[in-house]
Amino acid sequence: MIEINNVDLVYEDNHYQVKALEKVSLSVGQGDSCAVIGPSGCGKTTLLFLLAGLLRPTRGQVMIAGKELLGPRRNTALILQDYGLLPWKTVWKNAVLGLEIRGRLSRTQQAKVMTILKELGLAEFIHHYPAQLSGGQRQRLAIARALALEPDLLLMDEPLSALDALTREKLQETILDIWCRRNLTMVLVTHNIEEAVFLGRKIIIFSPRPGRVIKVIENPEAGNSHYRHQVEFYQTCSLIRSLLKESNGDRVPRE
Ligand SMILES: Nc1ncnc2c1ncn2[C@@H]1O[C@H](COP(=O)(O)OP(=O)(O)OP(=O)(O)O)[C@@H](O)[C@H]1O
Repeated sequence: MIEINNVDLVYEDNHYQVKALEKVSLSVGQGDSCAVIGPSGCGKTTLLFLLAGLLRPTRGQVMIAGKELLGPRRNTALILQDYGLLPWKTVWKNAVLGLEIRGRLSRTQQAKVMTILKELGLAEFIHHYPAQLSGGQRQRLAIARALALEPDLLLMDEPLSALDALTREKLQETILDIWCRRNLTMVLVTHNIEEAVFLGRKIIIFSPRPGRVIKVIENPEAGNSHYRHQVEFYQTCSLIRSLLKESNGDRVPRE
């Protein structure tokens, strides 16, 4: 589904040049999930923007579904850190916004959106405004709006970072459930090691800027809702913690 080949991304104008990504290559299969983790400023959001077609690589190539990506594609949904909800629109209007923009809000589509809102526990709030929702509900609304577009690729930038620990765990389970049932390909950027291990079948670890892939961890148990309580879960978290510390130049005690 996703192939990134030897990509560099340099931000530049007349006054500055910032190399955000260097020689990044990775692949994510159709229907798979991938978590990207790395220190602040290492280029994780930049990578999502490349996958969304909002940025073009300075060097190298991004392929999605077998084609080189030259701009945004219809079947990719992107959820940003601040959720991107419009405060003056109700929950319903926010949920159908993408469909309205595309002129695709038929009765069938409306019924589908209602089903998604029900699944995400938002059906009784459709006349509320974002300010009247909790952080977790706002996040679920952002997910509902993305799913309304029936994407085959879901990109999420730190989707749960603003939430308390328990709400965060619940929503991780919701995301897992959505991913399992919809055959979506999912790429999630996070700072949180446990979240990466719970949600990413593949975990990509980035170096400090310019972001390079320092390790790809295959994590086949992700997707199992009991994984959090298994020994392998803690072992994988501990491995990632060591790799992040090492790449940051910290000394890691050998076990
Ligand atoms: N539009 C831009 N112009 C210039 N530099 C930019 C631009 N956007 C990002 N950068 C720089 O590129 C680097 C990577 O930024 P990016 O936002 O991708 O990192 P990140 O890993 O997502 O960070 P964080 O984890 O803090 O959200 C940073 O040094 C940032 O300052």
